[in-house]
Amino acid sequence: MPGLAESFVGSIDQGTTSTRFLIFNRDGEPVASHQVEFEQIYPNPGWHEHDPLELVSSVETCIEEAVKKFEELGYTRQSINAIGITNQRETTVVWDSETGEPLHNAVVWTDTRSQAIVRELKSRKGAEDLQQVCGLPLSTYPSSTKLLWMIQNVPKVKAAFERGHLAFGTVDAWLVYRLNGGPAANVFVSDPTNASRTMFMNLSTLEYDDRLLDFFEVKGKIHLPRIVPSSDRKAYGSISSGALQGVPIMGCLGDQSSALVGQKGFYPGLAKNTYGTGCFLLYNVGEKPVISKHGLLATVAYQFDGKPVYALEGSIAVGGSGIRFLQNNLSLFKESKDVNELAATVEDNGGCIFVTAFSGLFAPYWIDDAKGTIFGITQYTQKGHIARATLEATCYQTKAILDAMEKDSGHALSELAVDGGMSNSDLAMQIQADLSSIPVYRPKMRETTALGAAIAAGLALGLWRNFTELRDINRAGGAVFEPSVSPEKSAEMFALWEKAVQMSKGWVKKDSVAANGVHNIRKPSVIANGKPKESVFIAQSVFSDLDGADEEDLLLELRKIEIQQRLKILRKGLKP
Ligand SMILES: Nc1ncnc2c1ncn2[C@@H]1O[C@H](COP(=O)(O)OP(=O)(O)O)[C@@H](O)[C@H]1O
Ligand SMILES: O=P(O)(O)OC[C@H](O)CO
Repeated sequence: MPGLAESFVGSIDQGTTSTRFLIFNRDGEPVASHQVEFEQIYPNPGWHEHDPLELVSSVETCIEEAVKKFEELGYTRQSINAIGITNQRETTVVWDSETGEPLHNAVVWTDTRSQAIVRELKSRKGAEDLQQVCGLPLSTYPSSTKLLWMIQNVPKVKAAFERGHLAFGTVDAWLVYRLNGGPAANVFVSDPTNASRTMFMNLSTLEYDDRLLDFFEVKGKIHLPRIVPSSDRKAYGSISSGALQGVPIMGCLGDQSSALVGQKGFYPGLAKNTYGTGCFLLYNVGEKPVISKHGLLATVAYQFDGKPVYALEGSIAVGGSGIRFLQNNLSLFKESKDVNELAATVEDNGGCIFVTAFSGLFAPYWIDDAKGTIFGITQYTQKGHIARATLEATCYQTKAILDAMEKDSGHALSELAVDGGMSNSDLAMQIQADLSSIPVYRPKMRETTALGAAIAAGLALGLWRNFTELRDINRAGGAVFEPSVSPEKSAEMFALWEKAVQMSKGWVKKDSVAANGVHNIRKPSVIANGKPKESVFIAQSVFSDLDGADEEDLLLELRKIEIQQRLKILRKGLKP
């Protein structure tokens, strides 16, 4: 190994919409990088999946390409001495513990298909005690309810569960397992920042808690990754093939914790807000977890030298994905950055408020059945107003989270440090400063999520020995956005937003796709004739056999059932 000063650390950043690999030097500067986007799969309204094998291959591609660029700059791959991993959290991967093959697409953190399961779990004894132990409220967001959905609805997953072969992991565990070579090496671990998003881990002990596993009825029935510190020389194994074969993985952090580390939020009272696909505000609360009374989550910020450090978290489901919605679904512009030009064509939101509740509303509201709703549309409304209202939506929710944090912690933030793709928007950051009435600080180098994982690995490697040595990293050249409207004006705007949130509730009580995966499409007329249960039951059993079939097949099957039912009724001499 070369002298530490010539050492580099690689960082895998596996996000919701793209994967990156960055190679950092000891000054925390990215020297080479590569990024690829991968497929977003939306099989039904409210559903969101990723192909687990594509997640792995996207990482491998990024490593190969970044190393190529690194060597073109005159460096050698041998100087990359450790790798850190950071990843989208909660996204749930299941695989066969013997073969290492995935049993279903990964169910992404934004996915709301487990709504009915959540409703049922909330009625169980002990439901109200869960948050005290694991820090999260019952919702469609954590991995636990996504896993239960798969066990109940995907025959292959159910079969593996019954045979005792079901391995469950968040994306970090899956990547570490596969990058180490899968079942042959069987490196099956996760770090506490990721494990704290499953609802299976006790926040205080950093171990799985039998009460939680019992509640979800999975105790002793699934293979769970061993929880190990976020920074560790041995536990995460090493890369088994490719350009960085043999390089040890020494750091692992869920992406939001990683951004907090990358922003060097090491001391209680420091916070950051990351505007990626979603938007997540983490506030360092020190060595004891704080259970929120105002709709925030308690989570692990990092565990570096044995002692964990905790954070209060405000999670917003839709951040940059709101912009992608305008881009991909409404074709309002070609690239995300164009939202700014469009929003700048108007002076204000023209009276429009867009509650971007595409996955219900997360913190601090936790309204599962809220749906995306635009209020205040008139003949005056232009595309620019909608673009502006989309940027504002994330900023309003951030303001609501800041208020909740102030109530939980007893003191207000004096400045908000930001990062993530959407923080590239000067307009969005100015709106944020205006709505929250505090300055917004944006560092020059915005790849703070990747930097955090590099720091976790670099601390284990010895590239940096302590936080003091990290002090000067990414300090110069940031931008500050100062509030430019009066607190009274922003309070007035915020009151309108809060009203819109209340009005977005309860649009439909049940999703159009039932909890068991059956389409609730036009009901066969027999239902109106008093036999709903039978026909629905038949539909369910047919569709569970058709797991993986496309929508057209399913519609065809439903029509067949309807015809069969009508014939049955006709034969009995009843009118259909
Ligand atoms: N210049 C920009 N202005 C506004 N939004 C942007 C800009 N650049 C990227 N984004 C948004 O940032 C998001 C991607 O951010 P990123 O941090 O890469 O997310 P993730 O890690 O979740 O994949 C996208 O949803 C995109 O719409
Ligand atoms: O992909 P991001 O950056 O929006 O982060 C996703 C979060 O980890 C979900 O909790």
